[in-house]
Amino acid sequence: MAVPKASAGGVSRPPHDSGGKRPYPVLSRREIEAQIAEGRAVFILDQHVVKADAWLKYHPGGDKAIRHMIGRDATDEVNGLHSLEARRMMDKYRVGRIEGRWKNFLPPIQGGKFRPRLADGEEEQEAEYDSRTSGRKWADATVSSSDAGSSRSPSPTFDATELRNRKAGLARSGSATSLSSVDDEAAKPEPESTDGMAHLDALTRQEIKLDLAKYPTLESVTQDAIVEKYRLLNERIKSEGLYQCNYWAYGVEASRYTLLFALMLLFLQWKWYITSACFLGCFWHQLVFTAHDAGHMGITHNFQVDTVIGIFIADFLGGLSLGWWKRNHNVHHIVTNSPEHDPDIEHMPFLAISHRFLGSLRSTYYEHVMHYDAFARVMIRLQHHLYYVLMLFGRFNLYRLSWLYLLAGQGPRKGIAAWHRWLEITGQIVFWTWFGYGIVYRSIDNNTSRVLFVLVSHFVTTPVHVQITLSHFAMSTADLGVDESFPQRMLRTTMDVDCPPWLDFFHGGLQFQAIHHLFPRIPRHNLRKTQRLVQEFCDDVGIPYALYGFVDGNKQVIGRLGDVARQAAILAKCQSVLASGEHEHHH
Ligand code: HEM
Repeated sequence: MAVPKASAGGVSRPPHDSGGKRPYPVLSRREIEAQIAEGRAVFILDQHVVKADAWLKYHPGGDKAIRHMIGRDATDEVNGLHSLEARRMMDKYRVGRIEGRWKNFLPPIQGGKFRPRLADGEEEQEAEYDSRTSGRKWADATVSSSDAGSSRSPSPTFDATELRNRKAGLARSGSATSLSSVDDEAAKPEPESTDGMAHLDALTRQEIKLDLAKYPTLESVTQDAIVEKYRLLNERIKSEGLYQCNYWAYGVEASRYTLLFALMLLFLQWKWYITSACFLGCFWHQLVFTAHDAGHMGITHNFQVDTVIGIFIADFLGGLSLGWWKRNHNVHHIVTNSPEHDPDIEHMPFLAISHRFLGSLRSTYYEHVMHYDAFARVMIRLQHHLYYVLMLFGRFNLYRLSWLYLLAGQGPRKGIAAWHRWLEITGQIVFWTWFGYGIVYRSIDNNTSRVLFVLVSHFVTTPVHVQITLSHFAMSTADLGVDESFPQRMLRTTMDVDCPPWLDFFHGGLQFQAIHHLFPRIPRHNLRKTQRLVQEFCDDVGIPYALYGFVDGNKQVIGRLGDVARQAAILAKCQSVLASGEHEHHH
């Protein structure tokens, strides 16, 4: 593959030295900021400045994964998600280094504003920009529209909805230091308070305050100590051999899958259609876990080999697109539980796990506003009753998303992952031939049984959709800003499920989701052994490790959905009171 070279963009070209013989030039914070203002994809990795512009369209992890790291120290995210070869590849894109501790910027995709390079003779206006790192000034963009015009935010001109989103971002981006100013700001009369949005903002502030009280402080000393211990923990995990895959465990998995598939065929032969459908559903339920492992390079740790294994399982056997899942899941791992950015929690108009969705947020993943419209108003108020019913149809929704992804060619169009699309399309044809034509059409002799077979086989996979949502739905969706370390954010937004070892096959690794988020490439069958080490780490750094039984976890999720449903009812009441007030006023 021809690997594109890093370009120096608009700055003086630093001596390019991928062999590490000559040191890279030290780039100032101001210089890096100016490069980002010029649209460069610059992030920090191991004290080096990496400029990924030329690589964006080749990136197997998609461009959004990188965009969420622009202006930030991405060392832990990058190390967690890449093979050694990929990390070596990144050396080619180094353009400089930094000295001292890097204070993160808020990336442009998340609304961060960056000052462009100064023209000759022009003077810096520090006061205007001094605290942008916490995203504080991003929120201020809502106050000064002239500022917005010059911003490098995703959309320089914004409408009323976006204006509100950004207001909510004021609280969203609040760090320990900016929280008091957030309160001051909220005390001022705001135009949007007339539509109930002030109520939502107050909830956001409350959520942030609760998290700040429960988790270690965001001061750099504390967060740096957490990061240091997290990296030591990773070394320990490596030295204990926990990154090495236990292939025997996959032998057991493969025998289970074969048995389930054989039983499905046997009962189909005997015309026990419903029983046959149940076995097919169990087969699919179990397969998802190995597709997930492969999607994370958690089997052989080789990107191509694991991806092909994943495509065989997901597309050929399951009819789902691994590429779609990866695109979605990669972003989810980087911005976990962020209402605006994490596609895994963006299920409007059916489900909202944060009151913030009631403010019609704009999704940076889907690049559209998730309207809280009339239909959503009905659905969200009922969501805690409808949750399991909706989960029954989870797999049908995944077909839709998979086809959209493959037909629209949303995956990498260039580079090492470009050919996967064609393999996936072949996989879809093979799947619909064996399942659609071979089983449903040819092997079943009447239409009622056909419909029942399809419905039952798909409904039986419901537990996996519940299991996926269980890991995050009940956890915090508050954004504590860019000062929070990667490990703390993962542990604050993800929970694990407590279960006996003999039930591990049923949970398929999703019961160790928090551990998996900390170390995504650890093979699934080593996660239980890693749990003990992670618990020690959590005790040491004072981060609560969320662990619930399966039933309790479900109760937590239903509780959260119920809370948001209640907030939706309160909001509706606020709005109707205001509307009737306005009506009387007119009379
Ligand atoms: C110049 C910078 C970068 C290069 C050269 C690069 C390269 C690669 C390569 C070769 C892979 C394939 C898997 C592997 O071999 O590990 C990959 C996957 C991935 N990268 Fe990057 N990457 C870069 C920056 C980033 C950044 C900043 C992030 C954000 C944290 C990121 C997130 C991901 C993710 C999530 C995957 C998983 C993709 C998958 O398995 O589907 N990458 N990257």
